Amino acid sequence: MKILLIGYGKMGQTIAGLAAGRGHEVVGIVDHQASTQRIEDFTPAQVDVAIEFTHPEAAFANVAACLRQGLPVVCGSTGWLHHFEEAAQLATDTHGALFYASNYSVGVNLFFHFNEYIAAKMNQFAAGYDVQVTEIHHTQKVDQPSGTALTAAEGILANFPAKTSWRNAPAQAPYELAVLSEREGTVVGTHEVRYISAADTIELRHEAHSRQGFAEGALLAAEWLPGRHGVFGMKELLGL
Ligand SMILES: NC(=O)C1=CN([C@@H]2O[C@H](COP(=O)(O)OP(=O)(O)OC[C@H]3O[C@@H](n4cnc5c(N)ncnc54)[C@H](O)[C@@H]3O)[C@@H](O)[C@H]2O)C=CC1
Ligand SMILES: O=C(O)C1=N[C@H](C(=O)O)C[C@H](O)C1
Repeated sequence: MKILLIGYGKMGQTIAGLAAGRGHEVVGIVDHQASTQRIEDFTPAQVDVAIEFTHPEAAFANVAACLRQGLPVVCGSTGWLHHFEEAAQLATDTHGALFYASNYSVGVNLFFHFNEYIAAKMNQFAAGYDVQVTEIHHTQKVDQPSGTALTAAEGILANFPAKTSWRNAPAQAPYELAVLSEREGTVVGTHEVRYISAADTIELRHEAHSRQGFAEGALLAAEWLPGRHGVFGMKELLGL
């Protein structure tokens, strides 16, 4: 596949490092610090798929530019979902293809699946438990809470009706789900869902050991997307 990389930071470079080994060619790099190339310089004849990992402030414009150029786009940037409906509408209007995941790791997507299952079971059986989400990331991360923590929170809110909203701080009422953020050194990404009662604690935890799992998942999505039209995520890709 011919890949256009948008964003050549920690994730862009990890993806580039894995792409050649899977038989892909990086035909362009768009990064305002690392390159002078622009998305508008590329056509569907030159690019099979664009992969976007940049910044919360940049992601929507990059996704929109890809869709207007007719380039299928796999987006991993977090912190821009207030624009997601607009992006989805543009994908429909341009008959384009947009793939978004707050986390491309297959392990994290299993964690999301188990999180929804546990929340539904806790709702069915377990009175007396409170629940909270914690995410820990490196100190360079600009958005808070992480996209992954937000997806986990949505999975709880949809299946555990005692919680009706989330707060990026300790809960101030029983119906609030605390989503706590910690920033420490070079931590790649750790997410925990913890149910606590007077009797015991139940934890679901994912700890990324490197960025390889994110990059492999983004490449899986990039291999899957070309030829499809619409808006997709890891549930469609993995059949979860
Ligand atoms: N969905 C997932 O699985 C994952 C998502 N992420 C998200 O991906 C994003 C990027 O993460 P990292 O690579 O760690 O960040 P980074 O800061 O290491 O790299 C970002 C790169 O984007 C470039 N950039 C910034 N604005 C740009 C623009 N307007 N156009 C083109 N390039 C631009 C920067 O120059 C930088 O090289 C973040 O939002 C992060 O939360 C990170 C890891 C996994
Ligand atoms: O910024 C990061 O590094 C990460 N961001 C994603 C998120 O916000 O959930 C995914 C991963 O945890 C790493």
